[in-house]
Amino acid sequence: MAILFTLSSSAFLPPLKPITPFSSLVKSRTLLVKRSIFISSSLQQSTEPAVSLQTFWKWLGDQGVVLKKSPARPGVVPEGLGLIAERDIAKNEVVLEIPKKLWINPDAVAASDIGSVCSGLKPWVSVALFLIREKLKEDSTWRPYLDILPESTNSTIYWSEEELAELQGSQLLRTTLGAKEFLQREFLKVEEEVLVPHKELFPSPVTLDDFMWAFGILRSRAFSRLRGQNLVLIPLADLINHSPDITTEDYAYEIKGGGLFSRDILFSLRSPISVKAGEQVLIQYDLNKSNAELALDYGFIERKSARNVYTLTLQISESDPFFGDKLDIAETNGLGETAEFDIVLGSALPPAMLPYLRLVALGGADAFLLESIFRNTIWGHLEMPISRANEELICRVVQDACKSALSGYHTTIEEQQCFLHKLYARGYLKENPHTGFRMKS
Ligand SMILES: C[S@@+](CC[C@H](N)C(=O)[O-])C[C@H]1O[C@@H](n2cnc3c(N)ncnc32)[C@H](O)[C@@H]1O
Repeated sequence: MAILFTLSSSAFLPPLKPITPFSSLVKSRTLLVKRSIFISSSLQQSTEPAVSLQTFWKWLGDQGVVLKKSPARPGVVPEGLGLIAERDIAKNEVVLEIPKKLWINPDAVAASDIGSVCSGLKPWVSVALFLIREKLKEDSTWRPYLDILPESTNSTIYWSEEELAELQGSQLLRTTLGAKEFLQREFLKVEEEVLVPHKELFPSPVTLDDFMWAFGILRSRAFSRLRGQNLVLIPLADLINHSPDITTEDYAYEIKGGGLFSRDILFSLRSPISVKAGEQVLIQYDLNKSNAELALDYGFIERKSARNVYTLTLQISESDPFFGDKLDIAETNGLGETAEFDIVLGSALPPAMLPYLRLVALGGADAFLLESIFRNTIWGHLEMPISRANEELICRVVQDACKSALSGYHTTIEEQQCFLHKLYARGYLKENPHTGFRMKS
């Protein structure tokens, strides 16, 4: 019986969900600890934020996107940049509308100079190359937007080795290292297939750092799950920050219009709650992401314990003499050779976890249950203990796996809490009016 403790692979790519950041390099660690936490730091704009913002706002005005009466405009906020209400905004009121001509998505790439060489690429890779190329071009028409994008985000993929050492033992560390390796592989591939053969289109050398920058931008700011759109960057809309207190993801944004004249298509963002003039307009990014996913995608985490998920990966070993029967039973019940279960402290175990564990451990005197005559009823049996031997085996294996996983940590929970308290006592943490505590730079 093999028990693997790994992070779910869905923690990085493809599902690029709604998003948006922007930061500049100020090598200051920020730590918000009340409603959300910046776990690392270094937000930095490529130019002075206020100047860049003004240029960006004017650029949007020139495109006819924003008007004097726009309900919200960009501003500097504790989370970097954000959208600030110019007047009171009602719940569900439209805050901004961005026409398709300003969306950066695979269609925009296809219509660009690099479209012909990007057609076979994964959508996110093509958009990443587009962003990098425009960023390296002095005279890019996207310059005002590019200048408000951060040089890096707080995502753990940008953490230094010393910072990553703080994550020792955690699944987040494994996912982060996995994501970095994945990015390296993707970069080598794109270098060989696109960048080197088409140097005329990419005159300035594109580096792995550039590629990681673009990945972080997309990961933290691209919207997905929109009608017909798998991945789209929407300038201005991507300035909206996340609030842990907003508990609905519904209707915050949608695509309007379309039909015959696709130029009329708009991305429309509504405020999910009423907002007073001068306050930030905020949305809920994703109710289903764990803190590890939030940390990897956006560089912050929440204090809600429901976000603290440990993903237990279980597997039916190929060397198991009953491998075929077990796999058949697992597949009949919507599972497979490996199965991942998200465990949340204080919540019930995922319903299929114990039956799957019992199935994986099944053998000896209990093996008769694997016979085909029990095929339709076995799952019902597995929902209750099968035998003392089977139950003891799963307890022992899970205990051993937990001990082994915990031994990876170099500090105890108490030591970590003590560390945070010391930071607070020494004044390194200060209260943030919007999102909690933030570490002083
Ligand atoms: C979609 S962007 C929003 C705009 C971004 N604040 C900026 O300066 O460009 C998402 C990023 O904003 C920051 N952010 C958004 N909501 C946050 C929150 N509640 N706490 C901390 N950081 C947040 C994170 O850096 C995240 O990666």
